[in-house]
Amino acid sequence: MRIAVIGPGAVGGTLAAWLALAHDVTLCARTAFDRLEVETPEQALVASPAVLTDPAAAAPVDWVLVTTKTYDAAGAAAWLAGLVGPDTRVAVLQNGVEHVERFSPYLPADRITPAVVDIPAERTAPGVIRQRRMGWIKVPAGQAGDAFVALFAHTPIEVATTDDFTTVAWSKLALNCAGAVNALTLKPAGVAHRDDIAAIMKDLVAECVAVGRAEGASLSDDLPQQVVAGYRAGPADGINSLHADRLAGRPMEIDARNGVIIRKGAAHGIATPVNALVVALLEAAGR
Ligand SMILES: NC(=O)C1=CN([C@@H]2O[C@H](COP(=O)(O)OP(=O)(O)OC[C@H]3O[C@@H](n4cnc5c(N)ncnc54)[C@H](OP(=O)(O)O)[C@@H]3O)[C@@H](O)[C@H]2O)C=CC1
Ligand SMILES: CC(C)(CO)C(=O)C(=O)O
Repeated sequence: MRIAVIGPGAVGGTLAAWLALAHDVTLCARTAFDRLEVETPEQALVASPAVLTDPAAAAPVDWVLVTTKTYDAAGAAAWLAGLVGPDTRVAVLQNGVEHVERFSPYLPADRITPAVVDIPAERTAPGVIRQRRMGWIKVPAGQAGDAFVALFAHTPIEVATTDDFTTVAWSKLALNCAGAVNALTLKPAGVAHRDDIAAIMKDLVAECVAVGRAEGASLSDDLPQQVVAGYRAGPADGINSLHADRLAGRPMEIDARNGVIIRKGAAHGIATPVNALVVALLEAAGR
């Protein structure tokens, strides 16, 4: 298969290195680099796929994987005119719950495959990435979902379809909304071992659960406890991607990961004061 990855950063670079073992991969990058070096939990992957930096040089492929940050959607979309032919499918692999809405201005919604990714990865330089855990990706059940899963058949990454994408996406958002605390405190995952920080994380997640349920997700009552337990069980030095953005002085996905809980909460008449507090603090800190 011919696959183009728009945004070969931590997630995109990791997936591109795995996909390049079996497919013809092109990287659509903002910052040029020569080769991908990904330290995975199983092996070191080195690949030298074609790297384009000019959307005018893009040609149609079978699959486009969009792995930019949510706030770079407009820049990512500039690649689509060249990459998308009549049979091209486009997967959006980003955090949050608004994958399809975000790219609907640029593509018919039925061409978009939203994907929830749980693959912790950190980029130390352009093309140089550490994949912390093999992780998983989930896409909605259906023809496009099956075709997406097949792309990864040769990899150890758990890629599967789900009949309840809404629940999968909101469950992942529950994990991500708590990660705002790491970006605020500039402390890696281990800060969740503090009971006062764990309590804030649980409050963030509890609001996410209330709004997610109103949006149709099936979320268990103990999700806040599960999220904190997950942070505590993982590597204490893990840096989530929101935290990585703040450390690097980049914009942050605050709106896609916490702001969305406030916005959708307001639409359902659900109060989300803890997420509002965190969004205000991070927005102020990030400027
Ligand atoms: N990192 C993680 O562990 C995880 C991240 N996610 C989610 O995955 C998504 C991607 O995150 P992550 O991989 O961390 O992000 P990164 O910041 O590591 O990578 C994003 C990449 O997009 C590139 N980019 C930005 N604009 C353009 C453009 N116009 N054209 C081409 N490339 C562009 C950036 O280029 P440049 O090199 O110039 O910055 C960068 O390489 C996010 O939604 C995140 O929340 C989900 C699960 C885990
Ligand atoms: C929670 C985590 C680390 C795992 O996939 C993530 O989604 C991120 O860093 O954005």
